Amino acid sequence: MHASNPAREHSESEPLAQGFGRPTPDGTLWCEGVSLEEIARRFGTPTYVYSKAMIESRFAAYDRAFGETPHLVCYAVKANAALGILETLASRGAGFDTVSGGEILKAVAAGADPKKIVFSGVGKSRPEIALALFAGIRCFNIESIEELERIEAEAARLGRRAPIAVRVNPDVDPHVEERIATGLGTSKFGVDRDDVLPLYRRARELPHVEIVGISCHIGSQIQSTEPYLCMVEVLADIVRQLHAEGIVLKHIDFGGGAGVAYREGEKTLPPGELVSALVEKAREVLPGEALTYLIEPGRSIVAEAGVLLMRVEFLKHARAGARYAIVDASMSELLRPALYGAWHEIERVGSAAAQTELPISIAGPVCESTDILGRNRIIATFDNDLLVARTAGAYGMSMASNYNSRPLPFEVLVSGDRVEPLQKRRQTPLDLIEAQRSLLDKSAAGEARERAAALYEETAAFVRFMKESLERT
Ligand SMILES: Cc1ncc(COP(=O)(O)O)c(C=O)c1O
Ligand SMILES: N[C@@H](CCCC[NH3+])C(=O)O
Repeated sequence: MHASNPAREHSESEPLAQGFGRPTPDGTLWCEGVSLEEIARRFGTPTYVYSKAMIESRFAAYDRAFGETPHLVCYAVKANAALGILETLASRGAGFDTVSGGEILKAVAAGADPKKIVFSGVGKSRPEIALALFAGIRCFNIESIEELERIEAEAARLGRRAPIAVRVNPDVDPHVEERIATGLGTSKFGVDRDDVLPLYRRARELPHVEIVGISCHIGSQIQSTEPYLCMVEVLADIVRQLHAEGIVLKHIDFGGGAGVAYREGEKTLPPGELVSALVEKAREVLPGEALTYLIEPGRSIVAEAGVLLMRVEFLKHARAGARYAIVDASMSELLRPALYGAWHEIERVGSAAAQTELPISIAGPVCESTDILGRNRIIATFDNDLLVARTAGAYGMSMASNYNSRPLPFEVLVSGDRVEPLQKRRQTPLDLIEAQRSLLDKSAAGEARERAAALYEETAAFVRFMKESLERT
């Protein structure tokens, strides 16, 4: 019998939706009904751990907030594309915002209704357009006149009609880190608001295109409703002009972007607050328009539902008192700190450690000076400790890479006291070799690869033996 999470018995009203919560008094950190130490024991590190109940409750919060208003919540697959997560959302009726053929295929494979898939992105390739047409998706969010002409040509070739919405660039400042703003006038995304009407007029002339909506997405990690309200005004202005020209739309897509709290006390934009503000504003500025409302949240559904579990290899000291905890995760597993200087709360997992006032930086093994997951944190930690980086469910695994030939981290989805591995097995360096050259090739060059495979297997067997010996003592 495993120990169970005592916090569960204490909050029966919403027992599992809290996902991770704070550690229990003995220092154990739980994901729903499973301790993170147990996950590390069973699956090793680095591992992303997700709470299914929290993902479901975040999706439900969006869905519920629309009430009786016709709507579709299209989860932005780019935030976290694990099939197990897409399946969870598809089974609850979610739609999907996709940005590549790969994401469309994954959504379909997860059981999504193609009529609930929208396809955004500034560079849709011809094969991706063909795939979307064969799948029968709900809508292409068109980002340029060049793309419109390309879609018309592909649809004509395939004898289909492509449903389209124009993604408007409203030139609205979302007041976020500039690298994740997408609706500023100079940005590569969307169609300049002055070019939108001519584009719709052109679309109306095209025989293989059907105008179904209008869309927008102004950025990510947005913390207030104010930029969204400016965006709705720009969209409403366009919808009214289209209506006057006899172009009547079926839907309006507000995009995603709601922010979450990465640090305690940081401002967030809860789903209910965002949806109420959008619906109220859209009704006010577009009275009488019978539009279905679409929204494309990514981060706000999965970020807080995930942590990255990692282990400290050892501590290292540098000049002037600089201290590092070198961990077995890095910018290859969690890129956000290196890419945006983003903050993730990092905590020690396990029984309470001694107090400390000494700052320590959590650093990965990758050969980049920016490979620091957290700078100068106050964490009492030592060799072999388990640590978590919180709020890592969004743009964590989905932006992970094999940089420095590091295998991708593992992922598990926790539901109550069950743990579902999201990959068939953890990636190994042999998988990286196999992706480029066969390990079974018997040619002269193949011998070197065979030696590498044997070397890896010998080491893996030794590591297993050491682990088992340690567990026995
Ligand atoms: C078109 C589009 N929709 C939705 C999203 C999801 O954004 P977020 O994860 O901030 O909700 C993005 C990413 O920023 C996007 O580019
Ligand atoms: N990947 C970014 C956000 C960009 C969203 C995609 N347009 C992040 O981690 O915050």
